[in-house]
Amino acid sequence: MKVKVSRKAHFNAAHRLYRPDWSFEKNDAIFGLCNNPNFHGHNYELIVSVTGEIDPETGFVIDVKVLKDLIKSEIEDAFDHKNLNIEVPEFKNLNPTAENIAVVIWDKLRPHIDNSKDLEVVLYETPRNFVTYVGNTL
Ligand SMILES: Nc1nc2c(c(=O)[nH]1)N=C([C@H](O)[C@H](O)COP(=O)(O)OP(=O)(O)OP(=O)(O)O)CN2
Ligand SMILES: [Zn+2]
Repeated sequence: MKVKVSRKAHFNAAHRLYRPDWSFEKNDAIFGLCNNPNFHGHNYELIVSVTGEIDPETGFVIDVKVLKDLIKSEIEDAFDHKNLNIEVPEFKNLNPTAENIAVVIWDKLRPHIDNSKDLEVVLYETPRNFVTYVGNTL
């Protein structure tokens, strides 16, 4: 019997969507306002879910306090109030789209979650735009 345990988190971050190997005009055509050279910000909402068997002794799939502390140390401390393009090494050569941010978050959390459990990351960039990543299942 598997159960999914979820923890919500939040961070504010600035970014710019662009490719340095494209002209400003092409970046503008593809990324629009998100190509603002002066950056812009989002209030990101994050939902991290761990799915697995319930430990019969504790009744936990994962202690949510452990999950909370992990999200804080690995994600919030690294991303909150940061310029993703400039201050977060993972995006030095990676466009900080919601898709790429979700994959980076998953990759940072995965090593800390027991292999027997599944990990899912849902990232809201705006209240209506969100992406989901469950790992490379191919
Ligand atoms: N597939 C993606 N498309 C877009 C992304 C992305 O990360 N993945 N990102 C952006 C912009 O960075 C940003 O999300 C757009 O913000 P905004 O213009 O505020 O979005 P909306 O107009 O849709 O705002 P709502 O409040 O959600 O209506 C663009 N595309
Ligand atoms: Zn944006």
